[in-house]
Amino acid sequence: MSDIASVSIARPLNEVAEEIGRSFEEYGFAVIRDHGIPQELIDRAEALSKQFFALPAATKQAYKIEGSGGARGYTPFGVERAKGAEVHDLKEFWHVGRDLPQGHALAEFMAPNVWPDEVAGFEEAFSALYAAFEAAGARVLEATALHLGLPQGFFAPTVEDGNSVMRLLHYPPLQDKSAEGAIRAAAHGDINTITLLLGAEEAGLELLTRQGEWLAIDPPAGALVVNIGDMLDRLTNGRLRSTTHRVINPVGEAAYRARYSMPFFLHFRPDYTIETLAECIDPARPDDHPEPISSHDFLLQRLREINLA
Ligand SMILES: O=C(O)CCC(=O)C(=O)O
Ligand SMILES: [Fe+2]
Repeated sequence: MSDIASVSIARPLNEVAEEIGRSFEEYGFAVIRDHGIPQELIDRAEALSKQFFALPAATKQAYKIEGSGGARGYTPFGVERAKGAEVHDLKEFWHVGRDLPQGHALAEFMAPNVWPDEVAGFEEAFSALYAAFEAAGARVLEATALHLGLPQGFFAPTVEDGNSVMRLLHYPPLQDKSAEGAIRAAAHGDINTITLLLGAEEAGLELLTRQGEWLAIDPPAGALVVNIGDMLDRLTNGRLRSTTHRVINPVGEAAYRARYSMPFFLHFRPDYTIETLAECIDPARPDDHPEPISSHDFLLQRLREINLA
């Protein structure tokens, strides 16, 4: 690969924060190993995701929730379109969000989850995976805070009860050779704070470097690929980069395999105000976004741009 960092976060964070942070500054991406999400849970979740997407189209369609922006349940092929893209992505997906107790102050921002009756163990596995992603994300954010010169716990209250969403993705295998190298997910930046991705060891994920070249991301099995989203890019005044990325149909044999991946879009809490960090403003980097914006308003702006709200 390149010099995208590949770091074990089982190590003391003060020893790894620089390497992770530098990779976020240069590439907007880092590979994170020893992240604490049990491999058994990852394997189980992947098997359940395959079971769900193998259901008949009409069965899956029953879990599409009209008017919800796809925030929960099923989104079929042909809906999501990257900002500015002409065609739809070649993917279907399922979203799991945060289940808040009834009457919670942030309940208006987070609809209850739905679960497919047809797949036994789905709710249990994906509830556990959501929690495990969240814990791994918290540790990555601790390292990020140290890198930025902030207290290690800086981000904890900013993401508490955040509107984080786990996406189970299915890109079907190609039908014929003409589509080798075609786009599964068009070039885009993620909207949220950070994204933690499982399943990227199946080829196809690429990031756009500062030099304008597509670089394949090729993590070891079971590792997390973590990238910076637009919200953290904005908070850090572009010091941590939200990098354009895409998923292409690989060329050769891999193109005829389906891709199943699972990104966890970790979000700030909806009422967190994104206001440029003083630590990220200096004469060489004047404040690009002097207008603070709530995390929820920022999300709505972006969802409209990708056809999901
Ligand atoms: O499928 C993947 O590996 C990445 C998907 C992605 O970038 C996204 O859903 O935002
Ligand atoms: Fe993405």
